[in-house]
Amino acid sequence: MFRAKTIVFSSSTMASKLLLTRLRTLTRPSNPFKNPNFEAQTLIQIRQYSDPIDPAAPPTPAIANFNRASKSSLNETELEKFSAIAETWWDAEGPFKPLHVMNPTRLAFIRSTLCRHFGKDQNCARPFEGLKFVDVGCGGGIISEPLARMGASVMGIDAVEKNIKIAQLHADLDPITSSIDYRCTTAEKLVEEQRQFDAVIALEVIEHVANPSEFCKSLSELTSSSGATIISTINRSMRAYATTIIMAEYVLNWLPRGTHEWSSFLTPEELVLILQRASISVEEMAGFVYNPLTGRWSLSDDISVNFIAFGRKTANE
Ligand SMILES: C[S@@+](CC[C@H](N)C(=O)[O-])C[C@H]1O[C@@H](n2cnc3c(N)ncnc32)[C@H](O)[C@@H]1O
Ligand SMILES: [Mg+2]
Repeated sequence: MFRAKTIVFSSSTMASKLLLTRLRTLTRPSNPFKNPNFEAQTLIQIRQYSDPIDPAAPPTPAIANFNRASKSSLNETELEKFSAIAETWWDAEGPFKPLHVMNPTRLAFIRSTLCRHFGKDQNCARPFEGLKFVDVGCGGGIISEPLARMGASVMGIDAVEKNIKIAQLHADLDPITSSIDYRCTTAEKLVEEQRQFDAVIALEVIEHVANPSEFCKSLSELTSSSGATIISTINRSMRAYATTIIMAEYVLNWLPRGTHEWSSFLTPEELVLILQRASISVEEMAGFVYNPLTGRWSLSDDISVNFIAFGRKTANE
């Protein structure tokens, strides 16, 4: 059985914690775990930082960098990129191929963490029956649909109207997925409507929003008091620059050039801190690693490029 590796942030100052984490990220081997039967157990359990964050304290430089002026999550330049390729969402060989290929791995993490959080049987066909999920930045619905098949009552939202139309058309092909409630809106608008969900899921979205800190606050407000939040994104590391931009956009042409801005990526420690300030405590984190020989993705403790975090709402929200 796969054994989880644990990163413990225990040193007294925030700076040394970040440095320690960065050193570990840089020196981590690409994928030390080869177990194909990996069951998406906890890979990295991030213990709570020993010193609680004072909400009145000035933000650390890393966080300040992401408190961009806008309260809206909308970044028009980013949205135009997605609008231009909206018709290709369900083309498994098109620009969203990496997300399609990653899907089983992403779902393994979601299924495992949420089943444990909600005390559901992982082996059951519809473990999420009775739970309300929102898929924020759902695109064409490639995560919303499997979540609905696993029994969740799903709302899928996206800021791009064309994405929502494609998602709805595709979902209508199957009576189970046709129950998904797709809307062209934003997380902050749902907050204004005082909506709450058992699970709030935003995969590969935070690197495209105008203000990640405000976005996380909205995700937190959408999460019910006993709920969970799941976010996946790309680490702002040199490896991510080499693989997700140089290789994926310029060498392999997997993604249209300009899809990602390296400076918009967040490191795992930044994401943890932003979420902590938004009253979400990150408890599990895993990396996704790509094996070019098999063309498959798997879960790993290597969070140096693609990673996913599971957090629970903390009591003070
Ligand atoms: C890389 S795609 C990810 C799609 C989907 N979550 C997945 O992983 O399969 C990012 C999506 O986020 C949407 N998006 C970007 N900014 C958004 C915002 N502020 N609010 C809602 N959706 C947004 C884009 O339109 C796009 O569909
Ligand atoms: Mg992206």
